[in-house]
Amino acid sequence: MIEISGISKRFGEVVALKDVSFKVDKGQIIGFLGANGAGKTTTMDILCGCIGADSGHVKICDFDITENPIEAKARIGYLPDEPPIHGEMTVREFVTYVAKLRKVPVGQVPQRVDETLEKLSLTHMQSRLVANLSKGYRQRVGLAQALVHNPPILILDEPTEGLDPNQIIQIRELILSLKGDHTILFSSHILSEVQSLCDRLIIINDGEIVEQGTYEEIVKKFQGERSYELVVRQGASALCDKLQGIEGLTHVAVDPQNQSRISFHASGRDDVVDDVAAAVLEGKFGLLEISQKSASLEDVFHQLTRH
Ligand SMILES: Nc1ncnc2c1ncn2[C@@H]1O[C@H](COP(=O)(O)OP(=O)(O)OP(=O)(O)O)[C@@H](O)[C@H]1O
Repeated sequence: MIEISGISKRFGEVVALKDVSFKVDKGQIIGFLGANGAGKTTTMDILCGCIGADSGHVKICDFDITENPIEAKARIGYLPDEPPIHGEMTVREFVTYVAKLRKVPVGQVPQRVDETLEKLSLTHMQSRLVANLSKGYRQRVGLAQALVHNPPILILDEPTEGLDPNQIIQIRELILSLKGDHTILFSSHILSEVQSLCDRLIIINDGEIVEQGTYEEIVKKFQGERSYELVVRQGASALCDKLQGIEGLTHVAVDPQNQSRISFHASGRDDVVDDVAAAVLEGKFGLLEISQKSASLEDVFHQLTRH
């Protein structure tokens, strides 16, 4: 549905994107993750044909965005970070206006507008001036203008940014309800949001794609070196010295906050933890707990974007 290959973009001295490539398959929700200034908005603007790339290609449903812009753009609904809404119109007037701009056949406009307002729970607000709406409802109107021509692809730039917790939940539920009928690429820096909504994640840092895959694939990749915690009844520092000698263990240390807790990393062979357990039993340190800590998306994001 979406294919980006080798996209680069500079703004004067600033290199915003470097050789960005990715694909999005039909019906998926893709989370586009990156810190402030990573290049998310620039990528989305290029995808939607709002700005041109310096090099590379974008294909939307097999239409090249520069060679066939009308065909490609007709298949996209875009909610930019600042929704292009007209405050002096009522909700209905504005959505009708966008439907006409988006070339919905004239006879079908009222019905399409009704359906879109209904889908976004805006029907009861249709006579209100857009300027008088709360931020959450304005965001719904932004989504309505992206959806009214029923595009197969939705590009949403930080759709929950600036909303209160209830509004965030409502917008997330809305996005989930659109899945299946639409392929959705949305950007965010709220990791839990991306984790709960998305089929796949694409992580961008400093204008480069640094990771992509399912949440499980990405987190697993970063667990090459497993990290563990061990709690004993007594003698943690003596045990710590003993563990330093076991091959394959690194970062062995007593937790300064809890003198009975030891943390360590293990790499290589799977059974290295058996040696740890044997050392604890042999020295009668009193094993209370041993557990593997799983990497979270936060850990992965931090590792990929920390500089
Ligand atoms: N029109 C522009 N002129 C100059 N620099 C720009 C322009 N647009 C973007 N940039 C720069 O390009 C880089 C990428 O910006 P972009 O807005 O794509 O990041 P982003 O990931 O969307 O960030 P945020 O999460 O803060 O919105 C940044 O360094 C930004 O300052």
